[in-house]
Amino acid sequence: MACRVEEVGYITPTEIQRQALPVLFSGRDCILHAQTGSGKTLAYLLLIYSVINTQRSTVQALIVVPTRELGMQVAKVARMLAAKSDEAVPEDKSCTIMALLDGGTLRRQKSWLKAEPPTIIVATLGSLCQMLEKHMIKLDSLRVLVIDEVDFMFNSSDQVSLLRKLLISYTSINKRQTVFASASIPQHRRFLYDCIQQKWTKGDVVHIHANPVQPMPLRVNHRFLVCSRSDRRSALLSLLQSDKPQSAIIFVNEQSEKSKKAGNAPATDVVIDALKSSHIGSHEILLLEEKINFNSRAASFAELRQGGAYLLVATDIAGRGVDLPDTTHIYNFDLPKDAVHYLHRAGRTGRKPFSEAICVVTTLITSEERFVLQRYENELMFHCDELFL
Ligand SMILES: Nc1ncnc2c1ncn2[C@@H]1O[C@H](COP(=O)(O)OP(=O)(O)OP(=O)(O)O)[C@@H](O)[C@H]1O
Repeated sequence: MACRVEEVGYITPTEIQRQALPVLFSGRDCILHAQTGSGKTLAYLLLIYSVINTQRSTVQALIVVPTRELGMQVAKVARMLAAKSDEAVPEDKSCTIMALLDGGTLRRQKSWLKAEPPTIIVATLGSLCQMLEKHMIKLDSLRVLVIDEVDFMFNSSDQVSLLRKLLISYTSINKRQTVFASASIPQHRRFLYDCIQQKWTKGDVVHIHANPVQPMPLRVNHRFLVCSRSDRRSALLSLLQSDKPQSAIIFVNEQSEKSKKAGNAPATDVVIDALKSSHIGSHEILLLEEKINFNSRAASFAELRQGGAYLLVATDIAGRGVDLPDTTHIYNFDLPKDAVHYLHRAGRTGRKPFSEAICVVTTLITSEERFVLQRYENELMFHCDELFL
C-alpha cells in the first residue's frame, strides 16, 4: 500500500532511514539502533506500509510500545501517513489502525475486533495480551512485528515474560518480519546473539547502528549546576528566568519509599508549586507521571500537542519515545538514575532532524553527585559544562 510520506513533509531521509530502509525492504529482520529523535518510527512505518495489503481483512502489522503516550503518538503518525490522498483509487480499502493501550476501557476495541480486524495495531503489552488470551485477536497473518523501546521492555520486570511469549508464540518468525528499535541497546552484541538463540528473529537479523560513536544528538548542549537540595527549587526558577525556554520538560525522579515514609512532598508537587507561584512566562504548566489517572495523562499529553508554550513536569514516563519537537530545554531537577535514563531524557529535545537550532539540557546536582554525572559523560561520550548562576 502506498503512503503519504512526501505529502506530509518527509522529503529527505535521516541517516537511520537511509541505512535501514534498503535492509527492511529486502525482508530481513532488523535492530534499529540510532540516536533519539533520529526518525526510527518513520523507518518501521514505511516498511509496514510497503507490505500490507488493505484488501485483506487481517491484522498484518503489530507495533508494541511501552507506554500509552508513546502508543498514542505512533498511532497518530501511522494515521497521518495512511490518510487517503486526493489521488487515491476509489475502490481502495483504507488502512485501519487500532490503538490498544493501557488505560483504555477496551470495550470499543472489542466490538471493532468482532466486526472486522484492523490492518495495524499499536499496543501496550498488557492490553494486547488481554485480547490475545481472550482470542479476540489473531496474529496468524502478521507480516511485521515491531517492538519499540525494546531495551526498556526487556528491562521491565512486569513486561518481560509477556514480551518473550509474544515473540515466540502466536506467530512464526519465518512468516513475519521482526523489527526492534531503540536509542539504547546496552550490550547489543549479546542482544543480537539472544535474538537468534531464543528465536525471536531469523538467523540473518541485521543490527543497524547509526552514529555508534555519537550516541547523543550533536546539537544538544549539556550543562550542570551544583547546588544543595534545599536550593534546587530556586535554582530551577533562576534558570527558567535566564534561559527563557520556548518550551521545556522538567524531569524529576519517582519518590522513593524512604522519602514517602519521611513525610516529604514528592518532587513533582514541589516543582509544580514552585512554577505556579513564580509567574514565569505564559507557559502552560502540565504534569505527566504514572500515578495520575489515564484520563488526566491523556489530557496533559493532548494539550502538549496543541502547540502552545509549555513547562511539562514529568517522571521518566515521558522519557521514552515521546516526540514534542518544540521542546528547547530539558531540566533534570533530579539526577537520572543511570546513563540510559540520562540519554532518553536528554533526547526529548533536539528532535527536528534537519534543524541547526541548539537545544540545552541542564542537570541540577549536589557536589557529591558530580562523579556520577561524570560517569554518564564517559559512558555516553559527551561533555557537560559547569554553569554558575
Ligand atoms: N525524514 C524526515 N524528515 C524530517 N523529519 C523527520 C524525518 N523522519 C522523522 N522526522 C521527525 O523527527 C522527529 C523524531 O522522529 P521519531 O519520533 O521517529 O524519533 P525516534 O528515532 O523514534 O526517537 P526516540 O528514540 O526518542 O524514540 C519526529 O518529529 C518526526 O516527525
